[in-house]
Amino acid sequence: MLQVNELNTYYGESHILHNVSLTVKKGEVTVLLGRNGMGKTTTIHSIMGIVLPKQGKIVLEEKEVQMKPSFHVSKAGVALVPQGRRIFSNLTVKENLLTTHRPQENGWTIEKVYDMFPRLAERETSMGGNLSGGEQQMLSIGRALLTNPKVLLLDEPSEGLSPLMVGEIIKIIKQLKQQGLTMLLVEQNLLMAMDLADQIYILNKGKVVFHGASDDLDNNVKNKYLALSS
Ligand SMILES: Nc1ncnc2c1ncn2[C@@H]1O[C@H](COP(=O)(O)OP(=O)(O)OP(=O)(O)O)[C@@H](O)[C@H]1O
Repeated sequence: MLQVNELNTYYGESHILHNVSLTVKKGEVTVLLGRNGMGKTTTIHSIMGIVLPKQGKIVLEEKEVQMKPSFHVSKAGVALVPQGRRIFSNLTVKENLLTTHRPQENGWTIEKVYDMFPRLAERETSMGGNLSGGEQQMLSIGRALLTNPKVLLLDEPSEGLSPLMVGEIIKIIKQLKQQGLTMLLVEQNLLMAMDLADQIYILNKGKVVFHGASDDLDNNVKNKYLALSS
């Protein structure tokens, strides 16, 4: 579905991503792990066209999408749930949802988003800034779904949420997978990542150092690249 080949991304003179390649298969959840500052967000932003890679190729369903501004990438079928959620705090829940809605036959509608997140329906007229962190995360996911994406990129959706709310987000991602949505998930929460992942990639200093299934993630790899074991 989404093929990333040999990406090299820079911020000014700083070479951040070194030949990063990954494959996101249709209908699967692919997880990108790594410690802080290893290049996960830069990878997602390179795919989304928020930063433009100097070299590399990004192919969505056999069509190249790289070197295009974000709205082209979005139109091609990639949506982002950004780190920190980026809700418009002075717009209502419904207005936030309306900002991205791109109608499509049998696609996502605001009513379908409310069915998936009844809490958003209850808070339809509340300002984005008055929502809890969990509600904002639901709104951010709902807003991305309304673009009717082929691939959904999620950048640390569990960040700053209570364990109960992390459980809710896990359920939502599983539900979306059941509906056939393809996802690339950046996570620091290893248990969540292992629960959801069909495939895992680990980034270390801007390089892919591991690719495999959750079961292949042994303590040696965890200690070396994630400074964790479980
Ligand atoms: N706009 C920027 N300008 C310069 N350097 C940046 C910029 N954004 C990120 N960096 C640097 O690029 C490197 C990779 O950052 P990135 O945010 O991609 O890492 P990450 O793995 O997503 O980390 P985190 O989990 O903290 O979000 C870091 O060294 C960071 O300091």
